Amino acid sequence: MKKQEATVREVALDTLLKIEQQQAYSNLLLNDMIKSSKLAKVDVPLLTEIVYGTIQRQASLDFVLKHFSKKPLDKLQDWVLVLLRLSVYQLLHLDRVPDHAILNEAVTIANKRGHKGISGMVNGILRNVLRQGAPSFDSIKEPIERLAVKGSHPQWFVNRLVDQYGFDEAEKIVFANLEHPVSSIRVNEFKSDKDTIKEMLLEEGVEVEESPFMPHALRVTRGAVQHTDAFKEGYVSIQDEGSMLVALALDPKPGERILDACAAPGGKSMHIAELMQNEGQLISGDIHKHKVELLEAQQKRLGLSIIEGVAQDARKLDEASEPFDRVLVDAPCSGLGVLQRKPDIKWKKKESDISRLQEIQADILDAVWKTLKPGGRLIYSTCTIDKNENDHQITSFLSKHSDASRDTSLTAVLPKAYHSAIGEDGSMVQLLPGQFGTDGFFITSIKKAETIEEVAE
Ligand SMILES: C[S@@+](CC[C@H](N)C(=O)[O-])C[C@H]1O[C@@H](n2cnc3c(N)ncnc32)[C@H](O)[C@@H]1O
Repeated sequence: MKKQEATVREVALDTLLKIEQQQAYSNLLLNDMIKSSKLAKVDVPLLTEIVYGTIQRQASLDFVLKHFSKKPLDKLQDWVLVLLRLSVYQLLHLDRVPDHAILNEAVTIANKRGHKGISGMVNGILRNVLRQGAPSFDSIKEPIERLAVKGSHPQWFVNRLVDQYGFDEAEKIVFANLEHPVSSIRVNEFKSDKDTIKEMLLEEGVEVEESPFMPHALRVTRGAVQHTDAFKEGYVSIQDEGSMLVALALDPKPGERILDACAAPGGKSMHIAELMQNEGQLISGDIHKHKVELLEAQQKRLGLSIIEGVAQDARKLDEASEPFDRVLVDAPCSGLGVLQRKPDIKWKKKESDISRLQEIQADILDAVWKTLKPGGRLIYSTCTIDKNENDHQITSFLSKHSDASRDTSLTAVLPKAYHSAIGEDGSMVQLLPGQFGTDGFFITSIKKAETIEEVAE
């Protein structure tokens, strides 16, 4: 038992180091490490908790470590700093592991990888954290800086949140981002009904409950869906409930011709095709060819056939010979709404990335607009909460296109539970982390004028 736990922490240490050094995505790297380390299945939840928790709380853990370390943190070797972070994370935020086990194993790892001096220092710092507890964040006098450190977010991002949402809302968002994400699945109603699918999952050891908000979703309370036959045979897909709202906002109908301009890996395309009852035509484009290939595997798994994956740059689209009834732009964005699920994003993204992405989003919107038929609807969505990529992007788009106007019908197509998140004019939704158990998502609907007279109005 003890040996296994030591292994978990060593794998956690190596995973965290690789994420930092290779700038790799935490979810992909963690999966690789689980496979290559041959950890026992029972250890995977603890490994996942330590890796994600340590990344999530990095700034507040460093605040604690700075208080107790005689050396400045940037003078420590990378592996020593990461070992200290993951150990302090466990001491302060995990109840299920005894303190002495955390301390002993940190010292054992330090001994194995370093020398007596290092293990002595690790021992000393961790013992002091245990004895004295974390120092108070109140020593940071400036409120935004205190929020950034206590809530463990980069200062530039907290500054933006406070500017855009005010201090109180920013505080709620920051602390909501530290919560564990809800694990939701979308039932494939094209294939079966929810109750039957629930039974199928239960028989395979996966426990689920109804989502309080999203009629098409179930929430997983126990078990791993991706290993079940129900998943492999296409009865369910793993998808955030905020992401499910996007296809509902598009409101696709069987028989229509639809463009999903930024489609890979394909969660929303699959949902759209299910809602179309696999009748009509769905062109799912993405700039990356290797990502487009992922769409075909998903389509096959779900028993769908109307999706045509196309490798194309949406910025280069021109008037279509056969224009689309509806277009979805699920734009490349900063991802600052999905920090519960992917905490490494907050440390990897830079503020300058936002303006670069804004330009790409604007170019995509301008180009796809030409492919939409008069009277058609465009849905623009992102998984960020930054207003420059969302509301401001749309205001700028509308100012450039006289035949574009806000489509105010979202209340008619979205489930009632979300109506409080729809803006006053009924054309925009901003979901914030912590409100509905979803990622942070932005969705807006834009209508193309039917006639020249309508444009002039
Ligand atoms: C937010 S993701 C889309 C997620 C997808 N809609 C889903 O539900 O699975 C944005 C996608 O846009 C793609 N992308 C980025 N720039 C693009 C461009 N200029 N044209 C088309 N796709 C682009 C990225 O490769 C990425 O797959």
